[in-house]
Amino acid sequence: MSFYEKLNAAIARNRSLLVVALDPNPEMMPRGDRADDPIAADKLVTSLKDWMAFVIGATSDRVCAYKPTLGFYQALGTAGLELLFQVLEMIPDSIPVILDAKHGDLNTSSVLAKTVFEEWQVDGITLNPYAGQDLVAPFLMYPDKAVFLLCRTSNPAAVVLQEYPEPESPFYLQLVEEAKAWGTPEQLGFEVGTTTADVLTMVRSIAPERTILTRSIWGGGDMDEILGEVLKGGLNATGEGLLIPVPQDLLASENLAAEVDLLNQKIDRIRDRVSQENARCELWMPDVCILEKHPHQDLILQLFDIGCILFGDYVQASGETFTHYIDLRKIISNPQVFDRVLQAYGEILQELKFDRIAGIPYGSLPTATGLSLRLERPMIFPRKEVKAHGTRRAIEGGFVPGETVVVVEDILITGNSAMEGAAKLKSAGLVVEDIVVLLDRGEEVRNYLKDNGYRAHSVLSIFEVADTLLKSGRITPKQAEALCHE
Ligand SMILES: O=C(O)c1cc(=O)[nH]c(=O)n1[C@@H]1O[C@H](COP(=O)(O)O)[C@@H](O)[C@H]1O
Repeated sequence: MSFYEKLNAAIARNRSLLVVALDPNPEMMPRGDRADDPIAADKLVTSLKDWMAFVIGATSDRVCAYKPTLGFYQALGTAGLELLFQVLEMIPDSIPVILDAKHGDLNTSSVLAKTVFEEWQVDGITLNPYAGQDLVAPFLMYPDKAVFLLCRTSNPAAVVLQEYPEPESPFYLQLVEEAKAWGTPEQLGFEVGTTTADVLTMVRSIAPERTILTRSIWGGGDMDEILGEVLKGGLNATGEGLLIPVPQDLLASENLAAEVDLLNQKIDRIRDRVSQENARCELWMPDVCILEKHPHQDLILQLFDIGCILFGDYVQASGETFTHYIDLRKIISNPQVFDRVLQAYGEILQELKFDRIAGIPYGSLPTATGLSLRLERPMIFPRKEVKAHGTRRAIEGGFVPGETVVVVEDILITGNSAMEGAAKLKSAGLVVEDIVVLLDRGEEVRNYLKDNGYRAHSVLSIFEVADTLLKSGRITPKQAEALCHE
């Protein structure tokens, strides 16, 4: 079972987004076991082990992941490493373990990946990505494991580096933007330490599909308020993708199980509320990305990440079988991407002269509706089939013959679907000259439309898509070839 599957299974089974840091930190031990107690001092490692056993026993049905911090075990010397193995043994197989190593040494990445994933059998690891993709790649060679990249920390001195060159376009967001191309959302997430939820909102806005491992959120203040802000800023569009630390001081509490239950209930309640609110307003939220330098490149990666570009054997509208399929209908289920797609169409439509927007059913009806509302222009659509009852209209919506209509379609492969729709409009006396799509198969299909009296406009060509996906490591050269030349 992959990290991602195991994590999601644990989240669902235990109804929890909570992660427990299994840190044998003598300073945080329950009072009676403290290292400064002269009786306990020489039995420190045993006491720490008992404490970790107690924490696991009290929480394994209540949390979705454990996160032992390697540094605390290393600090205890040889006995510490042995303690780590004992702690790993104690954790039930059904709960994923993220080793908090913050590993940052390029030269030892391959050997460490082998040791922690193959020998220690942990499911994920935190990495310090300052050395770039080369450091992370050896860990991503294990498709069932995950990495969390240190993105931001909450200590005040970090600001000069992490928010460089300016807080409005900080380096830590540049890191997210860059690292999204290194691995899939199932394999690569971000660790974000913050006491202000704005940071989570910004990371989430440019990484809608990634798992965010939060920390340092319990800076003080009302727990409900903190959770409200953190969940609002950090949850993804489906109300998931966020891991929350159990406050460290709770781990020394005798009532740990009850405290964690209470925290889960609070999160559950707030999560439900926030998910409903987010679902309501996200549709209208512009997807503002401060670091957006190549808008189409970013959009292409998002389209891939939400599963619009599929590989396998697929029969096309033309009857041919290709080894890929472009399923742009998924866009409507991701309001953030949908909003961005509408924006891109809108930029093209603003340059054109037309009276009405027509969508080609079914795939392009949501797009035409969104554009109609966004640009405040009336919409119509040609029916796929005319009903044998009711008005028996071939075209739905109001129009006057002689008006100019811009046709909106999702994709031009041969171009026939778009032209068939346009022909229906023309046969009702409307003028159709422009056809606007999100994606086309390049100059050939655009020229075909031109030969038939239409101007084709597209946001993206399949060649740009293939090139970007290939460069970002999302697809293989063979898959890029299939996209471009099938
Ligand atoms: O069926 C297809 O050919 C097809 C392949 C593909 O990868 N993606 C895709 O969306 N389609 C469908 O093909 C239509 C456009 O194909 P053409 O009529 O050949 O331009 C779209 O409206 C889809 O219904």
